Amino acid sequence: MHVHVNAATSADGKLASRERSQLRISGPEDFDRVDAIRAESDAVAVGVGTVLADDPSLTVKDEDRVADREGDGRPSHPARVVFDSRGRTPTDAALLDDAATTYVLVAEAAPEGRREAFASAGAEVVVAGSDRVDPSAGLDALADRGIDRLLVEGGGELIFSLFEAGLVDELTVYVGATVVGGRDAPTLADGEGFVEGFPELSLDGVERLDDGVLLRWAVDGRPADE
Ligand SMILES: NC(=O)c1ccc[n+]([C@@H]2O[C@H](COP(=O)([O-])OP(=O)(O)OC[C@H]3O[C@@H](n4cnc5c(N)ncnc54)[C@H](OP(=O)(O)O)[C@@H]3O)[C@@H](O)[C@H]2O)c1
Ligand SMILES: Nc1nc(=O)c(N)c(NC[C@H](O)[C@H](O)[C@H](O)COP(=O)(O)O)[nH]1
Repeated sequence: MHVHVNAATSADGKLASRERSQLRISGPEDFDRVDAIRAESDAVAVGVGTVLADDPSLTVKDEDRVADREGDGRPSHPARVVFDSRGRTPTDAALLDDAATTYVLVAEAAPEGRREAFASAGAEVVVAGSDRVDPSAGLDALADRGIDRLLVEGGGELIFSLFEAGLVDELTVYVGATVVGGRDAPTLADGEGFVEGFPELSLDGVERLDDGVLLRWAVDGRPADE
């Protein structure tokens, strides 16, 4: 499976303000670039923190891209994936609508009632890990369901976990022309942080988009064909 992490940060590396509500850092060109990556992906993943903050739908917005997918015999939209150990996703969340398949990755600790609520909402519940969703087991379960290209859109907790587990192949970061600040504001990679064994990246490209900069990185040590 090819795992592509994409996010937008402020010039000082924040994903959002300390209030953790949705902050539009990208401009139209960058959102369109993300839409194109979605259209090429089998699934788009976020952590439950992003669901609670942003209520994203994670669908392809450009109608021509949707038509191209359908013409190729693919589903209109990529599947949606939420990493949600205890089933905190609200049942009226946008990504639980019927626009696309949705996988809710939960841990064994998730209450049975929440699992049933997701199933009633039409989602497929996948158990991976005991107390918290185990990223490797979760991605293996998605691969078993035919997902070969996964786009991860955040947030910082999930992105750190995927780097920690050595699962990221590609990173694109749009750095927007604003400063957010705040020691408690989410950054591109939060979690516990590394003190050694820092993932190493190779710069694949730099591009001006809107009033910001797009950075493309490959993650060293990952086979090119994964
Ligand atoms: N600018 C951007 O590009 C962008 C993109 C996305 C989000 N955001 C912003 O980022 C903020 C949300 O980010 P966040 O870091 O708080 O949330 P997040 O990464 O979206 O979700 C984190 C939550 O996911 C659950 N989770 C399940 N398994 C996990 C695992 N293996 N590793 C890590 N987390 C796991 C955890 O909750 P449980 O323990 O309950 O499972 C964890 O608290 C919001 O402010 C949002 O607006 C910005
Ligand atoms: N590329 C990007 N630039 C941003 O400035 C920003 N705030 C996000 N945030 C990612 C987050 O998951 C958003 O909530 C989804 O981009 C919304 O997706 P929908 O339009 O609901 O499909 N992503």
